[in-house]
Amino acid sequence: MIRLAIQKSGRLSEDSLNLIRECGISFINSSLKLKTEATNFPLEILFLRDDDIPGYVADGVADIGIVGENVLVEEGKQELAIQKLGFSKCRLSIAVPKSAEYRNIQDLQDKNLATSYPNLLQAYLTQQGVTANIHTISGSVEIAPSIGLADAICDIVSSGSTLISNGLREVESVFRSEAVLISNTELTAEKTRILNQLVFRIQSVRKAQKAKYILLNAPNEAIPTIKSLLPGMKAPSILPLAEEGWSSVHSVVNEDDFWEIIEKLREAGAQGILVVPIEKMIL
Ligand SMILES: Nc1ncnc2c1ncn2[C@@H]1O[C@H](COP(=O)(O)OP(=O)(O)OP(=O)(O)O)[C@@H](O)[C@H]1O
Ligand SMILES: O=P(O)(O)OC[C@H]1O[C@H](OP(=O)(O)OP(=O)(O)O)[C@H](O)[C@@H]1O
Ligand SMILES: [Mg+2]
Repeated sequence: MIRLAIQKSGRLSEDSLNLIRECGISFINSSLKLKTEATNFPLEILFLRDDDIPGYVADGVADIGIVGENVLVEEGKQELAIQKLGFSKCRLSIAVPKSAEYRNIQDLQDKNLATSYPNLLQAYLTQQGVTANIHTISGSVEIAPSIGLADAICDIVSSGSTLISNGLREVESVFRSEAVLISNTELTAEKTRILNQLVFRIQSVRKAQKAKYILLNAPNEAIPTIKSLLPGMKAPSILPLAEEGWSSVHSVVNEDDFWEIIEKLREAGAQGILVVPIEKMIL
């Protein structure tokens, strides 16, 4: 049995649980229970505060965990990371009151900055050659300038709406983060085997999330052009349609290239294009 630590309640929780479920792992989840066992995979799940997860995994209290890279690097435990997970994407940014004059990072020299990430912020300031006073607070950082606690803040930004609601303006991006799977570095052979199984499933789910299954109809003379636009996993499937001179083409496209490819397909003569999600993808 392998022990996975995930955030009990917060920005990582729902996507972490969904990922485990998409890997075909079932468990009973009650908000009051801080520990649960999967029913069809050798996995135990611990529900913890996210800040505690890197430490628990480093000490072996948990074998693996899911945490934001911002917390992992802040705690100096980046060597535990084994796989990016693509959710909880955010950035750690410096923001100043929107009316404050700000030209460049030198304007922060000797200023007071409030943050929950003193190490990441200090590393950034040092790299930029700026000395400032860092005040570490554990939450509601965006309030600090308006109550006279700091001249600027350094905190997590995603949509930017929290900054706007608090009269702040983003001026420097310090660190980019997403959720990451971490692992203790001294797992037993048996636990390593279970972890590899889990990572294989996670990678299949992640590949499928980016990929779309595409079906379309096209006149036969357009097939060579369409084939070159849709390489597929190996090659597209081309099946004759019930109508003379027409074929149906099935393939896989990457979400990132999706719109560009669709336009080119239409130009080439494709019609009745259907795009459907893929649940799992094993290459
Ligand atoms: N607005 C956001 N959008 C996307 N990801 C975010 C956002 N805010 C935070 N995150 C990511 O999710 C992680 C957890 O954020 P959350 O705000 O839930 O933490 P927390 O308040 O410290 O929770 P805990 O109670 O577990 O200590 C952050 O470390 C960051 O990686
Ligand atoms: O740019 P935005 O989309 O507004 O997101 C940024 C906010 O999200 C996080 O807080 P969260 O809402 O998770 O609450 P918390 O402070 O209680 O952790 C983070 O600490 C910011 O305050
Ligand atoms: Mg926390």
